[in-house]
This record gives sequence, C-alpha cells and structure tokens, in this order.
Amino acid sequence: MNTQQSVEKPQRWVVKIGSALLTANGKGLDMAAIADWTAQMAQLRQQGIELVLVSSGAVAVGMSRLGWTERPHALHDLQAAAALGQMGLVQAYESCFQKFGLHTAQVLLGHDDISARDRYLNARGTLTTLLKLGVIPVVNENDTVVTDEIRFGDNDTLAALVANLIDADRLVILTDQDGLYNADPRSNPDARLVTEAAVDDVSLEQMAGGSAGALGRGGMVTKIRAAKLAARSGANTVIVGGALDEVLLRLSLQQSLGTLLKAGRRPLVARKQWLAGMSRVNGVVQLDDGAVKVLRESGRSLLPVGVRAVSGSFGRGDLVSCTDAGGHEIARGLVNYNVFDAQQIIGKGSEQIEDILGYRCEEELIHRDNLVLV
Ligand SMILES: Nc1ncnc2c1ncn2[C@@H]1O[C@H](COP(=O)(O)OP(=O)(O)O)[C@@H](O)[C@H]1O
Ligand SMILES: N[C@@H](CCC(=O)OP(=O)(O)O)C(=O)O
Repeated sequence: MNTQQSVEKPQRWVVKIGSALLTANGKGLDMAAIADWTAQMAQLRQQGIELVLVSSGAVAVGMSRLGWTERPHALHDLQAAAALGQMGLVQAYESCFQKFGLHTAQVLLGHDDISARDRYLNARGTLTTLLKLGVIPVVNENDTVVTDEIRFGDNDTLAALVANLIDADRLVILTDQDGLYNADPRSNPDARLVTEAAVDDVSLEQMAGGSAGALGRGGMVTKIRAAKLAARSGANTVIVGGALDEVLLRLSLQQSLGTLLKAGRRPLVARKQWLAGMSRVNGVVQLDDGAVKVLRESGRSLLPVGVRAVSGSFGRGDLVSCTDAGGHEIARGLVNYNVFDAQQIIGKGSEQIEDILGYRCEEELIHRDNLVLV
C-alpha cells in the first residue's frame, strides 16, 4: 500500500527551499529550477492549496553577485551578502510567479517575531491575510537584524515555526538529497532512503550526519528538528529531493516521495494543546452567560460584546483565562488587545472599536483559532 495515502489531503503547505538546491551549488540562482517549482506551485494554488514559500539562498545569491567563492566567516559579511542577495531572490520569484498571474510578498522574520506573542499575532494576521488574497508569501530570515539562521545556515527551523504560525497541514522541505537516508549518502553509498517514520522516532537524529554542504549548512539534523517543531501544531513533514520530476505535484497526488515524518496528532487538537501549554496566564476575562454558551456550544470567537470584566496585566498576544460569572474557567486563549484597550471595548459592538480606540486590530477579543476550551 502507498503509505502516504493515509495522510489527509493537505490544504495549507509551507514549502521550504534550501540554498544548495536553489543556487545549483553556488553557481548563481538556478533559474530553470525556480521556474519549474513556481509552475508547480501555481498549479497547487489552482487546486486550492494555500502556499507559503520559505526560501533560503540570500547569502548564496549575494556571494555570487559579489564574486565571493567562499562563504565568509564574519557575521557582518554574511549579513551584507544576505541583504544584497535577497533582492535577487525576490526578483526571481516575483518574475516567475507573475507568468501565472500570481503576486508574491516578501516577509522577513526572526524567531523572536514568532515567540513574542504580540508579534506572533501580527505575523499570523499578515500571512493569513496574504493567503486569503491569493498572494504567495516568500519568507526568509531577516538576516540584517537577526542571525539565528545565518549563523547556522538553517532555515529549516524558521520554516517549521511558520508552519506553526499558519496552522499548516504539511511542511515540505525541498533539499539536494532525495530525502533522509539511514546514513549520510555523501559518505555512505549504501545508505537507504527512509520513506516514512514517526516524527518522535529517536533513531532519526542518529541517521542524520551533523555536517552538510558549503552553502546551506544545517544538514539533516535541523530538518528532523524542524519536523518535530512542525508536529507541535499537527503538521506532517516531507523531506524530499527538489530536483525530482514534478515533485510538488506528485506530493499533492499523495504519491510516496522522499521521507514522510508523521506528526501523529490531528492539526486542530495538536495546535490547541500547543497553545494551551505555550505560556503562563497573564489575565482573566470574565464572560457573560451568552458568551459562555456561544463558546461552549458553537466554538465561535470571543467578541468584546460578550465580556463583563477584564483583570490582570496582559498585553496583545498574551494568554488569558476566560471564566464565567462565577469565576469558573471556560477557556484559555491569546488575546488581541492589551488590558487597557480591552477595558474600553468590553460590552461594546466590534464596529465601535475603531471609534473608541482610534484603531482596530481584529473584531474579536480572542479569535476561535487561538482559543482552547478547558
Ligand atoms: N542521513 C542523511 N540523509 C540525507 N542527507 C544527509 C544525511 N545526513 C547528512 N546529510 C546531508 O545533509 C545535506 C542537506 O542539508 P543542507 O546542505 O543544509 O541543505 P539545504 O540547503 O537544502 O537546507 C545533504 O546534502 C547531505 O549531505
Ligand atoms: N537566511 C540565510 C541562511 C539560511 C540557510 O542557509 O538555510 P538553508 O540553506 O536552508 O540551510 C539565506 O537566505 O541565505
């Protein structure tokens, strides 16, 4: 049986393309390969799959534009190369996607943008809005101001965090090998491809040699760790050869390609568990009876109109406890407004938020995707 057929058909994918693959091992951008992937991604969009592309390669493109043949060691040199190379990357994607009538949007992020709760909500809001608009977000690390990935040459982690951020069903990591082998195939010609494994299988990291190529440098270890991170919000990961013929299209047809690392939990359940455990409770939001009923029975978002009181010292994006009038906890969730703003809008219709605060982030106090019933 084709084991990948058992995986539910994904609706939202993060596709990550590594430096080695993108730059044909350092010889400038491989435009033929980029044209091929973008053509496939355009078809996936037509099938209704929402896509976020996480693309490495800024340093490699910058090095090539500067005529540097060796990856520099000084961080500022790497950062300068990345800033320069990022222009080449986005130019390439924009021109290729344009042929299919698709717009791209550049999103530069750091890990902190995803772990800081307020920025998490902002990044999530921007990316999901871009997806609704039919745009392809092209994400890379913001190498000018952060150096998590550039130092380790590992955009795999960033791709996994993006998968968490947008509740992706699937993280596809395109790389220069056909997938994960039971030993590094560069030094072990007899190594066998692992076609499928549970993401928490402890033997996986032992298979992945630590070192990797000269351009991207994270290797397979970072890909396996990324798969574990992605699994927190229920995403399955496929590590697969980007050079395989029609690789993305065949994956969308549920063909077994590369290495499938299964998350083991359904996305919604996993995501809610992850949210509930992600930080401490910073405040309390007391609901009226109507809001309690709506949350419990129809799983809708919490609007300010259904809130009687708020307390604590929470900021936008913090975790708050939602209680009934008697103080019993009903739910927990990430709140869209800080305590001062929340105090002013509770009991009011969402259409009044802008008049009261002078701005409006979201119409909900807590969006249902960020709410867990307890
Ligand atoms: N068990 C393994 N299976 C496959 N590749 C491995 C394994 N262990 C180490 N590697 C190395 O990891 C490299 C891919 O990682 P990396 O160079 O960081 O690529 P990318 O730029 O695509 O992120 C492969 O070229 C391979 O040499
Ligand atoms: N953000 C940087 C470095 C990221 C990187 O090399 O990652 P990868 O090739 O995925 O292992 C870049 O775009 O060059």
